[in-house]
Amino acid sequence: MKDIYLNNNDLNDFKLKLNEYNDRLAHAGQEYVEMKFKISNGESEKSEKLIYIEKHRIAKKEYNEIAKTPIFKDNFLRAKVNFQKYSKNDPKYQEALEIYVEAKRLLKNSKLAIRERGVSGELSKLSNVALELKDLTFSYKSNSPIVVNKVSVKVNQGEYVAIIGHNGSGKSTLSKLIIGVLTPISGSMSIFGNHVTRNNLNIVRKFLGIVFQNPDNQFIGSTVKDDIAFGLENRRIDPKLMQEKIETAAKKVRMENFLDHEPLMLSGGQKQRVAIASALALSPDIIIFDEATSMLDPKGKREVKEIMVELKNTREKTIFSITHDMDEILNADKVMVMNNGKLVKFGSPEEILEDRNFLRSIHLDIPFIAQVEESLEELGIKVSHSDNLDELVGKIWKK
Ligand SMILES: Nc1ncnc2c1ncn2[C@@H]1O[C@H](COP(=O)(O)OP(=O)(O)OP(=O)(O)O)[C@@H](O)[C@H]1O
Repeated sequence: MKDIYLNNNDLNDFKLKLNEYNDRLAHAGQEYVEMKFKISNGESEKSEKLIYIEKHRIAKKEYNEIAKTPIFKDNFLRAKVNFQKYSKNDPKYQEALEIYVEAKRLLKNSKLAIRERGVSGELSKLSNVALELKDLTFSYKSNSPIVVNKVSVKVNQGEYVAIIGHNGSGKSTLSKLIIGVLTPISGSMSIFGNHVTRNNLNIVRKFLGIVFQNPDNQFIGSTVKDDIAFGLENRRIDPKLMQEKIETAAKKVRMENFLDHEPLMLSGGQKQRVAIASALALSPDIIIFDEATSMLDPKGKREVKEIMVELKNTREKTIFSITHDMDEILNADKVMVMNNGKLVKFGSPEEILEDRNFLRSIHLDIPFIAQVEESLEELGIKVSHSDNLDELVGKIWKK
């Protein structure tokens, strides 16, 4: 019976449509303002104004038609009538109740989406697959080489994925495609089951956060607090909720005592932790670390890696870490190996490290621990794969 009622898919479609038509309306408004400006400067004829007024009128009418759709109200009324048919003892009562509660939730959320004009609404997760790429392909210019070549991969919610590959193999380009800074020339991408298009990018993007390589290029605020607040303000988060969100995010990276400090006075590791807090404050489900530790000193690297492992252990976030630090792959659930724009291997660290000669053939180092394991094996001492040095030493002691 549930099939005949609306569900999260319909709500997502509605939000995306609202968002698309709101963008068109905003665009028409912008064009109208630009035209008025040109007319006042004598660059356009007054009569042209009418064309833009008409365009704006049509865009507004189309937006209102979408926003006024009665489908969620009708769905709710149907579910209500159906629910009222059953008494508590009826075997169909429970299912009808669930449908009624769900229809009420969908109606409430559809109203909220209209109020926010589809822009600040969140999409529902339609699947446990955090990211699915199908044949994603990209080149920087139409006649320049393909730098991301038919990449297909499926990553589940809560996984920690290390992306490795030699310089120029396409790792950063891939991350820019995922966050929507670049547009693929072919292939497709879904985030939690939501197919990403040019039109819905700004709403799907809310699932994503990114931390870049250079800690100095990521600051906008004059204090740590202002900096974390910046993204929240951009999302028009209720100011009453802001302080709590800032403190929670700062605590997660152990920077809660630095909220009034000037970001530029912090160490590299601390700056990166603030950048992580700024990303976390927006509650993204997926975080991309784009070589986030590569510019830090050993202490800073250690601090940031600790936070990344802590985040992994909560399993609340899906994490992608683009890295040159081969030791980091031992912390990952899965490893993507890029070579010349292609995803040449995808698997657990153990699977990836099985074929060491292959890794060497594409100019990748073997993690230090794996090198020690390899040398021990040559001496006839076989130890199973270890995630860190302490674990390895423990195993050697037992031999
Ligand atoms: N803005 C750009 N315009 C043109 N080509 C680019 C641009 N950025 C990167 N490339 C090219 O795209 C290819 C992939 O680069 P990308 O930065 O994605 O690789 P990467 O694996 O992240 O490298 P690195 O480890 O050095 O950061 C390279 O050949 C690079 O020269």
